[in-house]
Amino acid sequence: MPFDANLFKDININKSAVERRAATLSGRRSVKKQWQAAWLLKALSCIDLTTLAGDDTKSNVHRLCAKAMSPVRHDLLKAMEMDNANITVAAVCVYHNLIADAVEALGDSNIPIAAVSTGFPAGNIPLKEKIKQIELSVAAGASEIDIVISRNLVLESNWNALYDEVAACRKACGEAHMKTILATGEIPTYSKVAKASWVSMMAGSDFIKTSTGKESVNATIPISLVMIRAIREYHELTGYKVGFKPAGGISKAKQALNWLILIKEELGNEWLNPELFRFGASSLLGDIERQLEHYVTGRYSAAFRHPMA
Ligand SMILES: O=C[C@H](O)COP(=O)(O)O
Repeated sequence: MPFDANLFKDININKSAVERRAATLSGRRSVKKQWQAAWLLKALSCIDLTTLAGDDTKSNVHRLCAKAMSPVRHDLLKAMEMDNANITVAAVCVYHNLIADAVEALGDSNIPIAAVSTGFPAGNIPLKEKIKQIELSVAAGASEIDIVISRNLVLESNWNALYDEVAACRKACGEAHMKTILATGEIPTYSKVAKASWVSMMAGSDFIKTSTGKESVNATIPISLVMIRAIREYHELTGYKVGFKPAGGISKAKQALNWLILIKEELGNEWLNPELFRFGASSLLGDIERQLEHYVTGRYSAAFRHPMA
């Protein structure tokens, strides 16, 4: 939609109300036994299985992709009568240079490849180069592009320029889905997070995403609540459903359940699927598999028995 500052300029977020609501959310539902196993499988199907390390190689991306295609041990799935459910993660997320390796490893699995782009993680490169990076990643086989916004535009409340930047990235993505990373750990107030969410949605983001995983504070429940309320209001106003991706520091099954509760309470079941909800996570899958093993066998195994790849 066209830029319209009137839709968000008066937003003021009540910090203590957000934090109170966030603190009580996880207590609103108690998810145990087979329901917990089902929720964990749901969480798993929403993971963007990620590796964004300086020492990424072809072989670790190949192992990651093998895990993406077969995320839970067959004996565990069989015990849960889910062995024919074709459960996979939602996507594999890598740096541009590893896209070709992921394309090769994922073959005809239909698992999308997400590439981080636009000068990830800091985003401090000229717009022209950001556009080029997106185009190269799409040409290399990424069907999802995770862009980072220029935080200075948010800090300076330069909303028009932020809109133009995100809209230009949206155009460069073409058919590829675009997830816009706000890097909320570098945005000082909830109100600015809400405004940046609005501008990113107006400019055509398919998803808004909390963090790169590289900021000192990454995904939190209060920040997620602020972004999710913006998604809800944007949907009420326009009828358009924008997805949400918390990312960074989500490594435990229990945390994943809290985010699913948040989505269910605030956006409803419609958002609880990979079309509209993703976890950006490099090590969450291992803990989910470990909890599923506990559900099936009654025993906890050591974390090293569930390597990411
Ligand atoms: O977008 C995904 C994040 O970079 C992953 O962060 P993580 O390694 O803390 O799970």
